[in-house]
Amino acid sequence: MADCFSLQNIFENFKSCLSDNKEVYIKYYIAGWRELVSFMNTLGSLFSFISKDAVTKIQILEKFLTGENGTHYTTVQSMVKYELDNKLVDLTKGGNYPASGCRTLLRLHRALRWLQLFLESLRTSTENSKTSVMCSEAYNASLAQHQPWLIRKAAEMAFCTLPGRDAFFDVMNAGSHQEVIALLGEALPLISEVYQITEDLYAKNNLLDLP
Ligand SMILES: CCCCCCCC/C=C\CCCCCCCC(=O)N[C@@H](COP(=O)(O)O)[C@H](O)/C=C/CCCCCCCCCCCCC
Repeated sequence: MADCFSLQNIFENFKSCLSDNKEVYIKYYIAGWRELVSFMNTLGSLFSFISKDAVTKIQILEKFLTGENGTHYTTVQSMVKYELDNKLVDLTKGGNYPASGCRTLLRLHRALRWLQLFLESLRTSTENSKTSVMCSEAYNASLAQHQPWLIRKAAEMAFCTLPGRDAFFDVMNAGSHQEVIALLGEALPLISEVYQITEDLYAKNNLLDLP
């Protein structure tokens, strides 16, 4: 799997995510996540609980996208409108729609914030920087606040086993370390834009705390 992975592919998917009028295409959003998961699958069994959860969420969204109401799931904007108009989102726990598209995408959206922080940290890191520390700091500033103690501890244990900075740069398949840093500089504004558009949409519709 590591041979197929490339930072360029992630970059291309997040680039394709944005329509001319700045809507976010779910098809490319989940393709970007699939690419990231294929990378995470090379990191060893301690990461498999994370990758399984990400795959479950990707599959839920894929099912909506290819289902009979698939046209409503073309963009994050159309999904939010469709699910809210048709009362398909549980705004509190214990409702009829525990795995709505809005709720499922919110989990990946929070993880995208982690990715944004982690990649920015990698981009500006120095030779002595530790990936485990960068990963952990990005996690604590994003996903950790939404996850219970046990998951946080398991995640922290997994982070300790991450390969070093050089190995990370190599596996990105994007050339020399300087070239990887340059590509990260191009990719990050796109990832940030996708993140911010989704964040604003969810905030406007009071969806940021979906159970
Ligand atoms: C250029 C490439 C370099 C970076 C490559 C990074 C590859 C990362 C790939 C995937 C990231 C993981 C996405 C995780 C989604 C988590 C969604 C979530 O928050 N789920 C929780 C809540 O769901 P519900 O219970 O409400 O349905 C769920 O409880 C979580 C379970 C699993 C633990 C999640 C820990 C997240 C850690 C994220 C850091 C990944 C570290 C990868 C290291 C490179």
